[in-house]
Amino acid sequence: MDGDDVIVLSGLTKLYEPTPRWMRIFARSHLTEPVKALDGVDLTVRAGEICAIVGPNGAGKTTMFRILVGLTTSTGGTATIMGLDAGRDSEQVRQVVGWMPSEDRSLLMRATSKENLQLHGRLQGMPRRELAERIPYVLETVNLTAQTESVVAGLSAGMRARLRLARALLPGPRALILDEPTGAVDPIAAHGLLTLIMDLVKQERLAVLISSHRLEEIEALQSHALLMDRGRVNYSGDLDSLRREWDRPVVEFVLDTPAAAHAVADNLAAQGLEAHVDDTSVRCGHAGDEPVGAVLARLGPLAASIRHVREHPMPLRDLIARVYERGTHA
Ligand SMILES: Nc1ncnc2c1ncn2[C@@H]1O[C@H](COP(=O)(O)OP(=O)(O)OP(=O)(O)O)[C@@H](O)[C@H]1O
Repeated sequence: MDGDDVIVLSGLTKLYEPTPRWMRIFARSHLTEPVKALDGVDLTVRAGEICAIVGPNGAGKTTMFRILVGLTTSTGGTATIMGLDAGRDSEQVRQVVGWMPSEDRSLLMRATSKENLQLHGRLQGMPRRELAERIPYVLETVNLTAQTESVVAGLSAGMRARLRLARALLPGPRALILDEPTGAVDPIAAHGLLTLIMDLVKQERLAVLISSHRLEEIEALQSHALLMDRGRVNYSGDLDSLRREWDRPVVEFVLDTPAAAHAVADNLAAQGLEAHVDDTSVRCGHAGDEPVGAVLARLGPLAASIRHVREHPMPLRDLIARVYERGTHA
């Protein structure tokens, strides 16, 4: 283990066992088959690093987070934070990790921001004096000083998200675990929240695990990415490497008339290339394997009618879909 390694998962596995028969009448939802929510996940997040966990519903993101914050235990492998075992040393782990759950349900709506932080701090066993010092500090960090005495029910979704972040920062953590932090927040407030998180990572060298269904946010974070599906890791690495390996830029040809665009598209299609016409432009996918010049050469005399050529990187959504497609086939 490197001195800078903060969160380390090694072969992390979680099997939810079927509900025993006798209990099924009492359990509102019960399992009849075992479910492997995590299947041998390896991951290291270092100080000052953000790792985005991406995956469809049921990929295992929340289970991983719940293991790390001691809300459930693993059935195989290990999960450590600052060298502390998330299961065995859960008391100490709570002092070094800040957890931001995905919903507001954990906030007391009729209490003020300050009262919410006081209650949470006391439940975490923080001494009163330390709490009295930390609360103004964390509220200032998330720009909520003016809302210290405001009742939570009257705060906007963005402010509530920042209050949940303040709560996660209360123990002065080395690692932050953020489960869909921008879920119910509008895009402008979400951008503000992510900027705040990125600043914190830089200033305090926090190690951050974050899950989000908004791929444009993950791209903005410039983070390490872990793509998961049904408990397994499909890709682990930075987004630039993901692009280098999987990007197939789309080439756009702009012509003078729709008729000319159709002529170019028909020609490309006849050569087995995907081509879509939109008014006077033609988008040609899967041309990234060969240089644009080679595609132009294929068009022969038709190339003379092209006004502009633009290259568009693949949207992250499509890039990730390619990785999942490969995972499914594998
Ligand atoms: N307490 C539980 N008991 C039984 N099975 C569970 C439990 N919690 C989760 N699972 C199952 O484990 C798998 C992983 O679920 P998990 O909630 O970790 O995924 P997720 O990636 O967070 O999904 P989402 O994006 O929907 O929150 C799913 O098949 C889910 O049904």
